[in-house]
Amino acid sequence: MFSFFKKKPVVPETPPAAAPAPTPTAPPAAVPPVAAPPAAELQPGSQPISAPVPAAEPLLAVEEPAPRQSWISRLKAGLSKTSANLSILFVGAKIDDDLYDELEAALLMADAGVDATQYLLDALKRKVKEDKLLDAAAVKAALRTLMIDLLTPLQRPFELGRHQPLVMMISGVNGAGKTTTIGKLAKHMQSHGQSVLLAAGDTFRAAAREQLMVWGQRNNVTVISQASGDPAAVSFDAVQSGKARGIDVVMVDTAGRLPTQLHLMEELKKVKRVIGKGMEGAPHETLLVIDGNTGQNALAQVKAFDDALQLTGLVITKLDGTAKGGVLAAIARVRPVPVYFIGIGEKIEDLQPFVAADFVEALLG
Ligand SMILES: Nc1nc2c(ncn2[C@@H]2O[C@H](COP(=O)(O)OP(=O)(O)OP(=O)(O)O)[C@@H](O)[C@H]2O)c(=O)[nH]1
Repeated sequence: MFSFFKKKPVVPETPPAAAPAPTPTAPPAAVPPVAAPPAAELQPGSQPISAPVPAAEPLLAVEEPAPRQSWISRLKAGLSKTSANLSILFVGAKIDDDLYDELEAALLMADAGVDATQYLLDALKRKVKEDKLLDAAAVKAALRTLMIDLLTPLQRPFELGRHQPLVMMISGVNGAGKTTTIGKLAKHMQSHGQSVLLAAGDTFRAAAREQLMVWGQRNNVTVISQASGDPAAVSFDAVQSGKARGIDVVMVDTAGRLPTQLHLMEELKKVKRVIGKGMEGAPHETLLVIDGNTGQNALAQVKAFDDALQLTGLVITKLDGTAKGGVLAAIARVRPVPVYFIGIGEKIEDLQPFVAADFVEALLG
């Protein structure tokens, strides 16, 4: 069921003739780095220059088919705490102030935040009055419609083939799931016929770089990496290399950071600027990966990273844990950055495009 929206292939902005495509047996011609030590490129089957291949944990578990029903039922399982709290309210309930009070508490508990909770309550009360709704099932149905209307503007298909390469920069706080998400996206994109190149821009945590390199090696994805140094330079190299080889998608991983670490947020801005020097208009997608368990703090992260980077999209991971899911309503109200994908686990099929109606179905039960 995983699908990307594909544009007609575009003419490469830089002809691939600038550097010949590498053969699987020989290391590729290095693209000269700018103001940085040369990048190490890991080709499938080759060894990284900077570090021995460790017995790193795989980024992803083995792929299995993901029929739509299976995905929805697992999403429901992930959000079952919230759906249990919300749906019980409507069982044999009278439509009165008590119901609205309980609904308010349940929405707040679900991380929807004050603004979205108030908005939904006001809209629901209006609807109940206008349509003269008398029974709880009809009120629940009205709430479902309001929530779908609220979340639908966040739903946006991820469009491939707009640029060659399509350059994506991926940011987020530590452990949000950036590297895992990149691995999943790379596999999905490959299955849609896209060639993918990764930039190991997390130069801070050596294990992250090695994990990405090992994963790239196993999955036929080129990884541009440096043993030490400037994440902006690695990203620049990756964009140059992607252009020269006629790659379809370049994904730039970045080190996790908190929005309060201002110098690290400045570094992120620099990475973005330098990517733009490597290719005009890039990055074409600036994504923030959010751990769905972080509750209302997720909203603070969206605001801070959006202020710094002008985000084009979000990926919400770990909606399979203790996540309550309501934070999407808060995002929709306060900072409506599109949610391209949501994640409910570590396997490749556990990352899927965000579909508002499915999400609300899981949330409301
Ligand atoms: N349950 C669950 N675990 C996930 C999901 N996505 C990622 N993880 C796990 O979260 C942990 C952190 O993921 P990473 O991809 O390493 O996170 P990161 O943001 O790259 O981390 P840093 O590089 O340290 O900032 C790993 O154990 C992943 O397997 C998800 O959707 N559900």
